[in-house]
Amino acid sequence: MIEAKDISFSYGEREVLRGISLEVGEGEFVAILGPNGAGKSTFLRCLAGILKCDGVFVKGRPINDYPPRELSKVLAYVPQRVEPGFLTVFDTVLLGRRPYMGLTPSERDLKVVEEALKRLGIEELALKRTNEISGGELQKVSIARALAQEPEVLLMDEPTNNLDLKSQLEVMRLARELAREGKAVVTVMHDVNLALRFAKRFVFMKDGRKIADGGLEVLSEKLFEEVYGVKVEIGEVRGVPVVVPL
Ligand SMILES: Nc1ncnc2c1ncn2[C@@H]1O[C@H](COP(=O)(O)OP(=O)(O)OP(=O)(O)O)[C@@H](O)[C@H]1O
Repeated sequence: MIEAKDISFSYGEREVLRGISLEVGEGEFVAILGPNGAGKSTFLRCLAGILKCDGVFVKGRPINDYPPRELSKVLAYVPQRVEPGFLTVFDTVLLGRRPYMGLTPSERDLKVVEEALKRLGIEELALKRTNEISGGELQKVSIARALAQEPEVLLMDEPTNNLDLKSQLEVMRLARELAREGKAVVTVMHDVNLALRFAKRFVFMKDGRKIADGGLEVLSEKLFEEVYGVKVEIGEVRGVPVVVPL
């Protein structure tokens, strides 16, 4: 569904991605993990086509060949931070329908927006302005807007940031459900344990490189020490691995 073939990226002179390849298929839920500054967000922005680099393909076609409107129907990106504005929550989510809309929204556009609000549990906020809601609520609005695009590829940068424990679980369950429905879901995560519980595949990055990529079998105390420079113990609770920094 989405593929990066040996991509590199520099901000000016500074190379922050060094030859990363990744292929994410339909129905996969991938978490990208790694320390601050590893290049995770940069990589995600390259996958989203926001940062231009050669070697990213969406459904087999170079991302840079897609007209923006067409790309928005296939791929949605949820940034780490969104700025609140004067639009209502409903209208903000409706912006996700822009690639499909003429001058006015159709019945279907409105229905998709309602459905997205419902999936994020924020229907009752619909008429509030986004500068009148909490940071966590705004995060959910941003995810709902991405869902309204009805994308096949969903890229989310730290989607559980700002969220309380219950909302974190809801968002991760939703991400898992979306993958089960066939979307390719890629999230950058800091919360390793949350990632281990919900994602199915883990990509560890450090210094702009991919260090490991695979299912739970790639996890080891050695890997965490190599990637994060921290000694950890990996235990298990209810069959789910739990990483405890020592
Ligand atoms: N717009 C920019 N201009 C110049 N350098 C940047 C820019 N954005 C990020 N960088 C640098 O690129 C490197 C990778 O940053 P990136 O945000 O991709 O890392 P990250 O793994 O997502 O980090 P974090 O976990 O802290 O969000 C960092 O050293 C950062 O300082």
